[in-house]
Amino acid sequence: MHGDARINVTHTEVLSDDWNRLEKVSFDYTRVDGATQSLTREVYHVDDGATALLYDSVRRTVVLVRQFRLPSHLRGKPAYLLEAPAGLLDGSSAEARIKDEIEEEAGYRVKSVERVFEAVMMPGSTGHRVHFFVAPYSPADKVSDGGGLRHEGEDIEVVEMGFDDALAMVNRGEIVDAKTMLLLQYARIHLLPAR
Ligand SMILES: Nc1nc2c(ncn2[C@@H]2O[C@H](COP(=O)(O)OP(=O)(O)O[C@H]3O[C@H](CO)[C@@H](O)[C@H](O)[C@@H]3O)[C@@H](O)[C@H]2O)c(=O)[nH]1
Ligand SMILES: [Mg+2]
Repeated sequence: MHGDARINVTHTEVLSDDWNRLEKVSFDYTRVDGATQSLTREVYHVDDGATALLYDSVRRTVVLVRQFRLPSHLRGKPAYLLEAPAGLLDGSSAEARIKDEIEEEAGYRVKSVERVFEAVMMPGSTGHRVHFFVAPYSPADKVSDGGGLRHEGEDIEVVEMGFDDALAMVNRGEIVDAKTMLLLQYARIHLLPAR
């Protein structure tokens, strides 16, 4: 927090400044017992983002998107991840951005989105915050194939599936993206309870 008397930033080194900025920050930290420690931490400055779960409470379906994720590939993990549509804000409001992402990635033009919560995803490494939404949809809202922006390298498969099937994929470890897991569990509690 800026203005926190226990924190005194002494030096900031920019390690990389390309797509995002990676900094090495040195700071003096006053512990709860009053002692001071000099620490350094790397911080990755990533634009905030927005994500939404498209759900149809009549047919009990959701719409997810599957896309290649290089970091998972480099870890030798499954890399074609099934996720809720999401995007970086890039100067827009979260509401406007997520409506556009839903259309670009999933091909649905939804009438409304409901904000449900905000979360930091890797608090030790980045302050990147994700704004979470849920959005009712029906087949009539489909306006295109979706698929993302080819000129930005996006190659997105739209996957409509039963809500219970999506939760079963979470339980089997086949859906591992945290934002998607949070949204599916939110939906189980608040939107589509077990019957
Ligand atoms: N040139 C270049 N382009 C990049 C780079 N990293 C990402 N991009 C481009 O930036 C766009 C990112 O796509 P979005 O739909 O805006 O975001 P996302 O990757 O789906 O999701 C992001 O936000 C989510 C919610 O905050 C996050 O959950 C997710 O991890 C990611 O940061 C894509 O067109 C991608 O090609 C890079 O290093 N270089
Ligand atoms: Mg995206």
